[in-house]
Amino acid sequence: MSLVDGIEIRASDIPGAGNGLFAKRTFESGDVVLQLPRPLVAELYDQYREHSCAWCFLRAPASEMERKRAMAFGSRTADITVTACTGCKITRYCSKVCQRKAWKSEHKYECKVLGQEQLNQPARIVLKLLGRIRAGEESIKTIMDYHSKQNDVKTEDPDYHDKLSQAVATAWQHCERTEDLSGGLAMAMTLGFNVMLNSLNLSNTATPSDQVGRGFDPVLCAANHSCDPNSFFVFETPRAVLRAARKIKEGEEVFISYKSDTKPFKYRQAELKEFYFFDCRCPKCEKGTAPDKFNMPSTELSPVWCQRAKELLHIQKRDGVDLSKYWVGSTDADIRMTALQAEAFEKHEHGQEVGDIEDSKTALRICLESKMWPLSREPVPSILRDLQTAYMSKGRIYSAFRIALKLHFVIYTSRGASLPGNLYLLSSFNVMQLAFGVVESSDGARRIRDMEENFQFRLLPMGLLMQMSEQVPLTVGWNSEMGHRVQHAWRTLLEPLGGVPPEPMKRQIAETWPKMQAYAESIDLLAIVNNTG
Ligand SMILES: C[S@@+](CC[C@H](N)C(=O)[O-])C[C@H]1O[C@@H](n2cnc3c(N)ncnc32)[C@H](O)[C@@H]1O
Repeated sequence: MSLVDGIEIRASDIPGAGNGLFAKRTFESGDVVLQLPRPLVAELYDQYREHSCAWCFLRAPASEMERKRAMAFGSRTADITVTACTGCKITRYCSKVCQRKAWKSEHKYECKVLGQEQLNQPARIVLKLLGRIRAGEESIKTIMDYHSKQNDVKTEDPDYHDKLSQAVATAWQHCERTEDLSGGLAMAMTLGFNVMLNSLNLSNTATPSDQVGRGFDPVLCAANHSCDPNSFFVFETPRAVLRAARKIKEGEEVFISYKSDTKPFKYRQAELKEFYFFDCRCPKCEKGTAPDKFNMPSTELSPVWCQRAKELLHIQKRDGVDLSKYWVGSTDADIRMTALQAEAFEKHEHGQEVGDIEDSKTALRICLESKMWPLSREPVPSILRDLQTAYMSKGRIYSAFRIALKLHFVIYTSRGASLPGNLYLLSSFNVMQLAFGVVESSDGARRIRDMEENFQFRLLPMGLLMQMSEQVPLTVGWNSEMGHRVQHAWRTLLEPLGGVPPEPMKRQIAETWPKMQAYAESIDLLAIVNNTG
């Protein structure tokens, strides 16, 4: 079902940003602002083509272990298998229904070519679009109305410009040409660049790090970016939905976040420039560095850390590190904080790149031992997410669980309404899973006994589940992967109790919740990374 009545496209409130999306009525937090059955263009990334349906994007388990995991979650993907089209033998579908829809809409324009040539994702997108234009699909031409960033890309990232131009040229070379393609190769270039530079990453809400594809829709992608967005985008294979993250008044512009919205000002600016080729002028960025608060003014940095910062600055200058992304201010004290901020981010990012958590631990130590970083200030939350994943994969479930508690009950809770509801839901689910992991771990009984001195650990999964059942309708809806997972957990946990949480249990949960929050506050993150707690 399409739901686009509540919004309109007109000139943005952001100077120089072109058009934007505006609310035609008031939306309350959690309301669906816009819903599309599928974005106008949706294309899998190459590495997902083997196991995913090219139409609905559901991903089949790639191994027996993944299938068992999906079953344990109650995921609808557990029973899915994908079968290759008999024509190209490449593109896969999960059902005849998906295959038929795809054929009619797009696959007939590419099937023959894909059977003979390996085309990359941008080339496949353009080939499909040219076919759809030839078939007279008017809506495709609206892509041409987008402000083209082709020249900006050429100046700022010539390599990317060349790669993209090459992909478009390949698609052009392989497409069947008729007079409907009167704009020639230049028109194909505009199509390709406009889609690639204005599209959104598509990832299922239950597995946000799995970015399965890229989607573009002229209505959805009219939404401009804000570093303090009032809506969030969810992709529910293959529905594309915008939900209000807080109340949006009639006439107000609807913003989403394209990239990080919690990183410091200069960092956000640099990222948006690098990936989307624009200088962000959202209301938060117009305030400059003002919202990037440290725990204390930069002049309060302790003498030990002042010395460390001076040494770092020396090394950074020697190595030609570009500090502009981490800029705090121009006083001596601010420059020292810039050096520390640069080291924390660069160490963490290097750790991500090479898969070494020691770098992330060093980054966390800089932030926490200097006492300057609030836990909610980046890079702390990103570091904690990575450490949690790393500990999970090393089987250090209890450490991962405690980091998850800190993220959920302290960091995310402190963000209040500025945290998109789908992320909070995901975090609730994550804590619940890890709590089960602790129960099953070899030293689980001892750990639980210790925790139960502070709060009733056994009530944690049920309390989270009750919260999630309220959050699902306001974030991803029940007919979604996450919705299915929560329903499954609800059935599993509550069937033995008669299907609903008993009243005395609800009271106990209400009593233990503040104690659990206090426990999460008391978790010593440095002790976890230093293996002393
Ligand atoms: C996906 S499009 C959004 C719709 C676009 N404004 C239009 O007129 O079609 C993304 C482009 O909008 C502009 N834009 C979006 N958010 C912006 C922001 N916060 N500050 C400045 N420009 C922005 C940039 O030109 C960016 O490349």
